[in-house]
Amino acid sequence: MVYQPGANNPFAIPGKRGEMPTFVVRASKPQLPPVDLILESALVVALPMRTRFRGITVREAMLFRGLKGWGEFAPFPEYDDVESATWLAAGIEAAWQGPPPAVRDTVEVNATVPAVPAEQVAAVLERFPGARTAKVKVAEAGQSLHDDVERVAAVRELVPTVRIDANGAWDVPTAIEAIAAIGDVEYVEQPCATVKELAAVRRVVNVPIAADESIRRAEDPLLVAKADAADIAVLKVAPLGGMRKVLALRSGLNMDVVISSALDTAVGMSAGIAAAAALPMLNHACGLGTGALFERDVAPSFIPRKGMVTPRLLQPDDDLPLASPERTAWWHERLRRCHAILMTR
Ligand SMILES: O=C(O)CCC(=O)c1ccccc1C(=O)O
Ligand SMILES: [Mg+2]
Repeated sequence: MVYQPGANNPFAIPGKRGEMPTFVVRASKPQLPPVDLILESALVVALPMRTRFRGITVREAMLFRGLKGWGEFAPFPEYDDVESATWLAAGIEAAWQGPPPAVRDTVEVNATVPAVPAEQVAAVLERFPGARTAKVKVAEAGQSLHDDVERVAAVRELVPTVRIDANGAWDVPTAIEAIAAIGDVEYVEQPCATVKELAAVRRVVNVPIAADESIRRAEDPLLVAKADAADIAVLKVAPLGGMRKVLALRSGLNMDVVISSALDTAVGMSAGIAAAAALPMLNHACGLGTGALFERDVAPSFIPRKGMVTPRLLQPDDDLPLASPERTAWWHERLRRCHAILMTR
């Protein structure tokens, strides 16, 4: 297409007065900055984790700067390009549109406890000062129900409200047995993999069920609501394509919502916190404290005060832990492929 600066492209660079420069670019979309412009400011970081989480010991992320601030592109390495393109849309929204209007100036966050041995629970919780709610990972491959019971018991001694997340690992009978053994919790996040199984567990147990993967990785994110399969929706900005997407989805779901991170760096976290701050109703602590799981973050992490964080835009540090040239090239290529997919959406 012929590119006319200023015509209807917000990324247009004005030419000299009286001059009418036209040049050919790949078909562009009004809300999509050209890929080379994104890559111009792009950095790839590799953040070491304090504790292995979701099998991850080093979290890689690409950061780039737009007109409104920084955005993050950090789909997990095993995700395909179609799924990853949605994460890119979220990063572009943050960098070029900025956050939606906030309705509150603090957001309560939960502590996130990886599947560590019970003896390590106190040390993990120390990184979440003032948290009144903790989310505990359960059903980790290679561990037993006994490990989960012990870990949750150790957390209960230190934090009043406890929720658990099985990441879809249980079948229906195992979920029912495990929930009975673990005892009273605020809710169980994604006890089983499918919406049908969530609904089956929900009919039997009397603790609330939260859906995470069944929303963020589903063909139809509203199916959970239609199937009456959950009480609470866990919504993540990056996998769902942005802050505004999360707000729109919330209206369609008609359930209580928890905003949670996807192990975001401080840049992605800033978007998660902004989305949480923009929600009309927020009745639960949000999973936006995972910056504490990094040995270091790309900017000062959102450290909770009295369990609360405050939304802010941020600037990454100067001396970031950068990924190797090979990994950086890999992320550049991945961003190019995902950008091409967004062009067709
Ligand atoms: O919700 C939280 O407390 C933290 C976020 C979290 O658990 C998470 C982080 C990265 C990937 C998946 C998950 C998850 O909720 O399953
Ligand atoms: Mg989860």
